Amino acid sequence: MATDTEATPIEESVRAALAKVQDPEINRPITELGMVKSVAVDAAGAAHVAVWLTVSGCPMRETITNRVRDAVSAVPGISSVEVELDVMSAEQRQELASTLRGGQAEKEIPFAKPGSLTRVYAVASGKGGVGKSSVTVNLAAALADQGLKVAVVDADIYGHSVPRMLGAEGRPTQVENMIMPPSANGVKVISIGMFTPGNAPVVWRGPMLHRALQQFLADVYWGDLDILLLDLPPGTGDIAISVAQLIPNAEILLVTTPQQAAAEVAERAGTIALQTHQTIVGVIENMSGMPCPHCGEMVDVFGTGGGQTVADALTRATGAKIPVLGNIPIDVRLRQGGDEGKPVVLSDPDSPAGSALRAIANKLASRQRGLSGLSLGLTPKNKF
Ligand SMILES: Nc1ncnc2c1ncn2[C@@H]1O[C@H](COP(=O)(O)OP(=O)(O)OP(=O)(O)O)[C@@H](O)[C@H]1O
Repeated sequence: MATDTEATPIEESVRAALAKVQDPEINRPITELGMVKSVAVDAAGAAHVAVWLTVSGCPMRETITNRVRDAVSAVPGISSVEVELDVMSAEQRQELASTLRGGQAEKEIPFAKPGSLTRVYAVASGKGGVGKSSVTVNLAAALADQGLKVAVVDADIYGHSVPRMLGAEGRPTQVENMIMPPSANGVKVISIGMFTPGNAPVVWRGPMLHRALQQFLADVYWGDLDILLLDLPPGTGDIAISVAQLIPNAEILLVTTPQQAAAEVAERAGTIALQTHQTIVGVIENMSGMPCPHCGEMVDVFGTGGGQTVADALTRATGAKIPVLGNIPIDVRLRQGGDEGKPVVLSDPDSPAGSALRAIANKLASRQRGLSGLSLGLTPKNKF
């Protein structure tokens, strides 16, 4: 088998072709990740390429094999391609993990570093069932659809529903102590549900939740992200405080329904940002009426004005203008999309809920990330 030093011109061409093959999970060329074990081409043009997989049960083995075969067979002069798979040693995996971390020390949360260009939005609600997870997933899918690099951390440890709603049913792969998140509809996602057997309930308490969140943020290989969305559990619990500690520059998106009772609870959830010095980006009102199936007129199932009430109250409390970013109507297609793992912003973008969610995503996408967005942890500041 030829090594780098004695590579023939055609073997060099094969290596050049392999430099364009991306690992499906890490999204970097396999040559950069030390995954090419050997390349040999015989006189008849038969290529033999050996590839190191990160783990033996790698769920991406077929995809990697196909990508390698396609890339190499396109090289002029190659008549056939044989791909052999091998598995990295613990040492190689450590080396890879360190390459991915860019030589950084372990346990660093990249989004918390000064100068991080990733916008982090923590999606919060006062109470459960107001559609916080549905909103998170749809905003993520709409932002990814615009070409942004987006990920979701399902920090709703008790009601983790994000992977199903996104259609990301795969399990994460582990490379040493780095976790590769599955992705679906262009969105990377990690959830506690991926680490618990079956549908087992999670009965963790505060400190364990904090550690789980820290791990999700530090040990998962996210790559470069434009936007990270965190789906928080409802209410003003430990996780909201953990988020503020772990990523001080995370900004809050508050989801509520038009119902006044829900609005009061949402307002309480919002005022926690005052204590943690986080920016509230705005309020999203969900379940804002439903078109009557007979006459098409809007029926205000949950009353009206809850979103505006919360926004006004938080504007008064913070002294900064907190806008209502959008009103999303009740829409069967949104619920169906969640059940089927196909967010409505993609499956039915022009539906009333789909277009309302896309409009909110557009507002988020057009926000500029500047130094003003970075928390100094001094005073509450709110701007949109
Ligand atoms: N605008 C909407 N139209 C129709 N159904 C909706 C809408 N928003 C949410 N739903 C449905 O309401 C239910 C609750 O939504 P979701 O799980 O997103 O709420 P949540 O606030 O994240 O709840 P929790 O925090 O308790 O997990 C889901 O079945 C979802 O499909």
